[in-house]
Amino acid sequence: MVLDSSALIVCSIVSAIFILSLLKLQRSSNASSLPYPPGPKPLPLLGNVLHLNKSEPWLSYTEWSKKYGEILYVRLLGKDFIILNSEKVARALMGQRSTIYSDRPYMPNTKLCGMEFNTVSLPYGDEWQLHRKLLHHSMRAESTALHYRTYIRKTRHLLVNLLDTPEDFERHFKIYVGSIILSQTYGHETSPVDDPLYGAVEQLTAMLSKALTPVRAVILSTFPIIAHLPPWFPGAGIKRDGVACQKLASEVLNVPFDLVKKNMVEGCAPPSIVSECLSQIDEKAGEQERERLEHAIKSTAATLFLAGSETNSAILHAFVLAMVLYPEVQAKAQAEIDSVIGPSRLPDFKDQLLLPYINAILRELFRWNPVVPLGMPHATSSSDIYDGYFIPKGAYVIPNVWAMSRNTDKYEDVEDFKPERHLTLNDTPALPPPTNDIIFGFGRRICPGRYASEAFLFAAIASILTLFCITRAKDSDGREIPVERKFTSGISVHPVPFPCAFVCRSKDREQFLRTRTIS
Ligand code: HEM
Repeated sequence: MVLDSSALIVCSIVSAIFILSLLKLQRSSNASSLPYPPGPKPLPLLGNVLHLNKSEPWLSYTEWSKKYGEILYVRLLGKDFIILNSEKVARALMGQRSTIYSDRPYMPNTKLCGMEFNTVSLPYGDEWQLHRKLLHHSMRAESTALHYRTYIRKTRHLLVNLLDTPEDFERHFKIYVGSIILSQTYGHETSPVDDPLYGAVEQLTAMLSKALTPVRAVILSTFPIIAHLPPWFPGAGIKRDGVACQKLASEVLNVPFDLVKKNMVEGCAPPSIVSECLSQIDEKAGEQERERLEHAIKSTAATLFLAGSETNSAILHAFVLAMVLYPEVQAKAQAEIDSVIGPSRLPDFKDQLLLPYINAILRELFRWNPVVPLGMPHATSSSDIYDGYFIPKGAYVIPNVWAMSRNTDKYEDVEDFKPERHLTLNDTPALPPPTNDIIFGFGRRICPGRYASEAFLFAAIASILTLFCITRAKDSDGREIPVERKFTSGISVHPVPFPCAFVCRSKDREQFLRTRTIS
């Protein structure tokens, strides 16, 4: 009986909201009478939802760009979406007009999941600016260079793990990236294997990739009642996931931060981003100001792990796939390494400039299968006019990085993995530097983790190719197991698991690793 009456109330409210949203369906006000950018004709109420490839929307946008051009207007469940299909337009709007294009769309699922603290979702304003100031200080190129020794040390652990249990390579990549970020952010040095903090972060990241999608944001904006349903209510999956995330989010936000504070009081805190930022708070700061700064430090720190772990381990996973599928690229890379490193040591950052082909492999990994194919959505904080088109205030602005990486005017044979395309004729790197790559986003919201990623991805790729040949795995009859280029879908994408073998190339290098570099 209780269930029946609550179901009735919910149904009535949902219907009322549905009708209200129907009435609100006309496009956002456009006093300029200029046209919106072109795009497929939206259906009443649903907009273009039915036209869209739901699991890989970047494919639909790329297909539509062939008909409608570099900038598209799409309507999804009453929301305005502006899709930017070329790097030129993305840089012109998100870069050159960044005062208008640096907001984030309001996504009610962020709050539902207890994630309002995180830098990525903050609206363009004072709090976000404070986060960026802290991030700039700790993640800029010069600060990243101070962590090179840590990156090399962690890379050597990665190599040992790959020698010992090569079949777990995906797990080893996650641990490699996770342990670097935890060490840099909190000075947390325990092995992430079975570490409760690492476990909580990993679980939260996995849950958020399902719970924080723009599609869920649109559903929740259209039917806000879902956030007020009891978690047990049939069909309240979004609410249930939100409640589960909240608990973990609070743990990830508070536990490691409180530990650093405690260690600082006891005088035993290892150097870290958090301890450095905390020690720089002015002693004369009032209680309220101190609280505000501490909250910002705690929030940016928790964001670093959540924002940086999936993307980087997915790139290393894609690297292994590319090496299996393109043995000739691997052979060329190893010839370069052998000529620079010699027979019995492992690479270091001092070798980086001498290894242009390895750097080009990293660049091609960014392009070949962009790990965040639609970047992160920006939002307009006021309306704008571009190229004669009206861009409404509050629109989602989506950089279609996938389409940019498939630009046939810039790249030949776009589906092939060809590092050479990023080198000039004399094998010097083609400009601009990888940290300016479109996969790191645009304008004021550009990824602050780009210098760290570029450095520790280079260290991992160069070291793996120095010690191992990555080949197809064999079945029990000795036949090679075929491998396909297949990726998952989601906000960030990674290869669908595949088997492969890591064959040690040099006993001398293995000995160097086991005896001289791991302590
Ligand atoms: C190859 C690896 C990475 C990729 C592809 C990547 C990609 C991105 C993208 C596309 C954005 C959104 C940019 C925009 O809005 O235009 C972003 C934002 C962000 N990334 Fe990364 N990222 C990577 C690694 C990292 C790492 C290692 C960290 C930190 C340790 C990090 C921290 C952040 C943060 C804090 C933001 C939010 C910036 C803001 O909203 O102002 N990322 N990243």
